[in-house]
Amino acid sequence: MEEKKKEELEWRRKTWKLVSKVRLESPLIQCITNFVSMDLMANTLLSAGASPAMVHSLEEIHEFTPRVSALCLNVGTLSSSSLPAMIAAAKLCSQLDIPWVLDPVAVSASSFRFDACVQLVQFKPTVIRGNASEIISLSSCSLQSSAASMGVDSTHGSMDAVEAAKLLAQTSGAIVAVSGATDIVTDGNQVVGAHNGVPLMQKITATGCAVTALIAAFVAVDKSHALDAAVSALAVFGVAGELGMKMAKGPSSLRMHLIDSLYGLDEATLQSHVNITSLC
Ligand SMILES: Nc1ncnc2c1ncn2[C@@H]1O[C@H](COP(=O)(O)OP(=O)(O)O)[C@@H](O)[C@H]1O
Ligand SMILES: Cc1ncsc1CCOP(=O)(O)O
Ligand SMILES: [Mg+2]
Repeated sequence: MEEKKKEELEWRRKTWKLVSKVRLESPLIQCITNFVSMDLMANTLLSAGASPAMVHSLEEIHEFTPRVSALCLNVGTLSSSSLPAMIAAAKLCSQLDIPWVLDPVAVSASSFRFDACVQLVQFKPTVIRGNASEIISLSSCSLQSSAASMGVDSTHGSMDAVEAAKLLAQTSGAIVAVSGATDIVTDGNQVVGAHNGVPLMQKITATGCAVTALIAAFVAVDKSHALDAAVSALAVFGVAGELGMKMAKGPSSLRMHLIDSLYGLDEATLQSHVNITSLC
């Protein structure tokens, strides 16, 4: 069997195995996240079989965070009260070897947010997932980078961010995922592309946040293979978007059908849609 076909079959196997593991183990995923995406993140996790907990306050971190399977930090509506809780949670996960993922939403929007992301990266996230502009900004380590976008939406395509993602992975030690038409995932050396999803997903607010939460659930059940887990989560979320698109009339109904498709995903359907390739 030719190499490409073997790789394709291997990714199908890995991805379904992780979907099954999340459904079986129902990992507890703590999300300290933004007010916009809280609902979609929680429902994405629940539909995938995980157990979301949007536990935010600093006073609860020392008791709750040690009990979670993974942590998801998202700076979308960062504030002087949420940041200390994020730092405390990230520090605990780093000390207790609990996987955690970072979503640097609109990292270039302000120096407060940029500095917060740089500080959080010091606590060794397992995965960093952002759109292309966010990853280019964070990788450049300077707020004045060319990627300073106007807000949460990317002004770059994912393929523009491959080198920036590799550099960020090398300097941070994290797996770095760049979402877009092709989702790019790298450990700083290997680069894998997940080619699933539909453009209309960009018109639903919080789909990026939601897929970062799904990455946390997949990493929770296979933390020693974080790159594969991140690729699989991105592919699964993209397949749910493709299936939902067949029934949707616009972004609002796609949001609904995407969640339903994620909940009802079966092995045969997933395997006939998953499209993952090595990029370099
Ligand atoms: N052009 C596209 N084609 C297919 N899927 C896309 C496209 N753009 C984004 N997506 C998907 O939509 C989701 C959100 O990605 P994105 O919009 O890049 O993140 P963010 O919302 O953080 O900016 C991801 O699952 C991504 O794979
Ligand atoms: C609009 C907005 N503003 C602050 S967070 C947020 C949601 C961003 O979600 P995503 O990064 O998934 O588009
Ligand atoms: Mg985002």
